[in-house]
Amino acid sequence: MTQQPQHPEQAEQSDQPDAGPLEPYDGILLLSFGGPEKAEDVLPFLRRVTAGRGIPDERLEQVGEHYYGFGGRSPINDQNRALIAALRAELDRRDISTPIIWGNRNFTPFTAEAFAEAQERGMRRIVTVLTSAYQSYSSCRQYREDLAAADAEVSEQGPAIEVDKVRPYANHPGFSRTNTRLVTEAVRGLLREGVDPATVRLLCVTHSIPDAMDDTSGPGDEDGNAYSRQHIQLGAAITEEVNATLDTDLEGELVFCSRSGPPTQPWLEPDVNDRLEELAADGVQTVVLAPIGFVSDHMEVVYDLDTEAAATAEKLGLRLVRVPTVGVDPEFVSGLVDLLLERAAEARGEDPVRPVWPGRTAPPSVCAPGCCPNLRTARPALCGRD
Ligand SMILES: CC1=C(CCC(=O)O)c2cc3nc(cc4[nH]c(cc5[nH]c(cc1n2)c(C)c5CCC(=O)O)c(CCC(=O)O)c4C)C(CCC(=O)O)=C3C
Ligand SMILES: [Fe+2]
Repeated sequence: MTQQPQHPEQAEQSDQPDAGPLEPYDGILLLSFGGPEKAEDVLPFLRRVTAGRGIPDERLEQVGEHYYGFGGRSPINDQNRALIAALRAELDRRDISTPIIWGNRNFTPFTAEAFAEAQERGMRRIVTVLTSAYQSYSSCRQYREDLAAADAEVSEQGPAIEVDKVRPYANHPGFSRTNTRLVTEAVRGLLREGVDPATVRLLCVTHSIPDAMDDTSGPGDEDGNAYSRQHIQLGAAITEEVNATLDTDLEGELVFCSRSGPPTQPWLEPDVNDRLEELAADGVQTVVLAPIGFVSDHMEVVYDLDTEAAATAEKLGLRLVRVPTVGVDPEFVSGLVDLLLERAAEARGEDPVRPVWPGRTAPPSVCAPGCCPNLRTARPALCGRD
C-alpha cells in the first residue's frame, strides 16, 4: 500500500469508487443518535425522539431539565465530531482515503442529509458504523430502519446508494478489551491508594430498555434477550479479567440507568440508584461504575450517572469511581477500522478472520430476517436478509 492519502477535495471530484483496502466501499457513514446543541433545540429534539412512544409528559419535562442544566447542549455531537476526526487519522495512518460522512437519528445532520451528501459526492456503496455496540431494536434495528427511510427519500432525487453495516461490536476486542483496560486501570488506582478490595464492588451499567424489547432482541433463532446477554457476558469477562490481572476477588454485576416509559411497563432492572442503596446497606464502601453500554460520555452518562447516581452515592456516603467510556481511545478507534476492513473483505466475497472476545461467535454482519423486531409497526430496514 504505497498510495498516498488523497486530499478530500480530490476524493470529492472523483466519481469512481476509491480503489483501496475498503473496496467496494467509497464512503463510510458514522450513524448516531444525535442531541440538541442549544436550549431552543431541546423540545423539538425530545418530541422527535419520543414521537408516538408513550413516554409520559412528566418524564419528558424531567429529561428536558437534564439538558437545560447543561445549557441545552448535549455533548454527543461534539463527541461524534471527535470520533470522526480520530477515525480519519487512523484511516490516514493506514493509507485508506475513503471519506467519512455523518448522520443522526434525531438531530441534524439527519440520516437523510447524510445520504444526500453521499449522492452529491458521487458515492455508490457505503459502509455504516453505529455508535452503539449491542443488539436490540433501539440500538440496532431502528438505525437500520433510519437507513431504509433515508434511502427511500434520496433515491427519488438521484442514483441509489447501496448500504452495508459492520457487525454489532460488543464482543469485538477493540470495544471489549478497551473497556476491560479502562476498568482495570480504575481498580488499580484504588489499590494503589491502599483501598481494601473487600470493600469495593464493580458495577457495569447500561441503558435500560423495556423487558419486551430485550425479550425479542437478537436474530430470533435463539432465546432472545441478546441485549442483556451481551452485556452480562462482557461484564462477567471484564470482572474475571480485572481479578486475574490485579489478583483481586471483586464481585461484578450489571445494572441499568435511564429508564423511561410508563411505570406500568416493565424495564430491565435493577436501576443503578436502587442498587447503590442496597450495596451501601451491605457495607460496600466504594463502587467502580463502568458504563459499558455507551461509547461516549453523552447525556445518559453526564446526567444519569455523573449527576444523579453520583448524588445517590454521596447521600449514602459511598465513593463512586466512574470509569471512562471508550470515546476516542486509540484501541477502540483502531478496532472500528478493523471492523470496516473486515466488512469490506466480506463484501468482496472473502472469508476474513472475525476476532471475538468474549465468547466464540461474532454476530453476523447482515442481520437475520426479523432480527430485533419493532414491536409496534414493521418498517422496512436495510443491512438485513429481510
Ligand atoms: C438502548 C438505548 C441506547 C444506547 C444505544 C444507542 O446509543 O442508540 C440509547 C441511547 C441514547 N438515548 C438518548 C436519549 C434519549 N433516549 C430516550 C428514550 C429511550 N432510549 C431507549 C434506549 C436507548 N437509548 C429507549 C428504549 C427509550 C424509550 C423511548 C424509545 O423507545 O425510543 C429519550 C426520551 C426521553 C427519555 O425517556 O429519556 C432520550 C432523550 C441519547 C442521547 C444522549 C444525549 O443527548 O447526549 C442516546 C445516545
Ligand atoms: Fe435513549
